Amino acid sequence: MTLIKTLAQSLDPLQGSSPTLRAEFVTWYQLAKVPQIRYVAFLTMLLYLVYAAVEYQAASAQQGLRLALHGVLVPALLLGVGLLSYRTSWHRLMLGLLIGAPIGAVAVNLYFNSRHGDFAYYAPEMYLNLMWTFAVSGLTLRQATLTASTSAAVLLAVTLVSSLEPGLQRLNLVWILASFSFGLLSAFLLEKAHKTMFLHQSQLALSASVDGLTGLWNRARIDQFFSDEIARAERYGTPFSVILLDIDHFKSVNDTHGHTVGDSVLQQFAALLRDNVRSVDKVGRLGGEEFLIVLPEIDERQAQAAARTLQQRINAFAFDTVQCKTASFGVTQYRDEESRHSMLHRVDRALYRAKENGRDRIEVL
Ligand SMILES: Nc1nc2c(ncn2[C@@H]2O[C@H](COP(=O)(O)OP(=O)(O)OP(=O)(O)O)[C@@H](O)[C@H]2O)c(=O)[nH]1
Repeated sequence: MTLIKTLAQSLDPLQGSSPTLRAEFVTWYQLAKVPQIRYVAFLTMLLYLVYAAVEYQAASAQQGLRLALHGVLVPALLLGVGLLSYRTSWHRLMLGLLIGAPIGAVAVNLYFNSRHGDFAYYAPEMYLNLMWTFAVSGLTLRQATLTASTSAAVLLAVTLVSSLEPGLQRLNLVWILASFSFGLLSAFLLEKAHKTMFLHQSQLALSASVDGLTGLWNRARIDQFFSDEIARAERYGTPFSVILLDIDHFKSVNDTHGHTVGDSVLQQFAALLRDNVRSVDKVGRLGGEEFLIVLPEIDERQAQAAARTLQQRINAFAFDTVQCKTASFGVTQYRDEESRHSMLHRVDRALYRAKENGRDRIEVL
């Protein structure tokens, strides 16, 4: 079972990750691919114009049609793909074109060349098409596999039923197999590398946002949540509140039992907070034994009730070694157009008042 899991993970680094992370990867990957799609489309367009010019001098049959295709239609399609990449709302259309165009190119190539003696001259364009689709087009592995498999199936079907001489037919099959398998391998390795990179990047982003001792959000991240909530309240006029709390006489825990016990009390305290708030509430450690909770869409009366629930849970909890611990709470609600600094200052005063008035109590300001 572990072997299968390891194998699956070595094939897909995101195997076993949460659906949210996988969905985030899909969005991130599609967006990261847009510049590649744009510049590859423009470069391929230029190469097709060169190709059309060379072909115009070299080829004899159906010159007008070939020129219209390679010198006008294909470059125009590629220009379209490149231009559509500039607007997010056009990306679906861009992908649709990019997925369909290579199949169309193979079909047209076969239409012109499969019944003629010059098949061998024009077949390389189709092998290159398969490699291009997989390795450089900017399509994801899944999209490229869909496109290249369809192209390869059309190519195989037509060349198998066509009247190519046996040697040319076998050579064609080998080149289809080679270009498809090398293309598939390169697209697979590229996507795997991107998944690994994405995973490392999200792990780094997470560790830069989390407090190492308690696993709660760190100061920088909780400040960010706080600012986001202010922006939301300003935009939609919804209320929100914050609770600032501090463990009472925490210094005595360290002084009496040492830092290790102090750390363990902080961890248990953090877990108590995390387990007794709503899933939308954000709990952060500001430093030492001070914690800030951001409570979206809640006024100060509801926030006070939330603080009371936390107070009851803390008072009823038996901490390792020290058994009982209490905390003091400051609660406040956002007021129109105030800054984070002024709200934080007010809730800090509320907490100070709770300490001044004897601790193990809640003050609202
Ligand atoms: N074990 C441990 N102690 C910490 C940590 N961070 C800060 N402290 C300690 O927390 C204590 C905070 O003490 P004070 O600020 O005097 O507050 P207090 O003793 O809780 O008193 P009041 O807040 O007034 O009730 C200090 O002894 C710090 O050394 C930590 O990460 N781990």
